[in-house]
Amino acid sequence: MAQLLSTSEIAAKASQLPGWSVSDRQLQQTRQFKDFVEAIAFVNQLVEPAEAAGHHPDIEISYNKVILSLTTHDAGGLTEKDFSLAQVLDQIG
Ligand SMILES: C[C@H](O)[C@H](O)[C@H]1CNC2=NC(N)=NC(=O)C2=N1
Repeated sequence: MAQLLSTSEIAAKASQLPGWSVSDRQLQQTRQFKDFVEAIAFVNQLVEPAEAAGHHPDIEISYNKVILSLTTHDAGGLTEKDFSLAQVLDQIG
């Protein structure tokens, strides 16, 4: 199982991911799109990298707004898997 990161490790890694915030043991990013169709098109683009990583974001969709949350459910907090996938997802859209 992936190792939980320390508070200092989280802060250091988060500083390298300006588009994400850390709250309540998860990484979070909000994206805004033109409309619902574009929001869903973006969500569909997440499938392949998430499946390839074997790691999946929690996704909240509200019309044209998509909130991505990353945490390692198996470990109960943030691990390297979350930061790695966040970097990959930043390449999308
Ligand atoms: C068996 C376990 O559910 C799988 O290894 C994966 C699936 N995707 C996952 N995604 C996230 N975010 N956390 C997990 O712990 C996780 N586990």
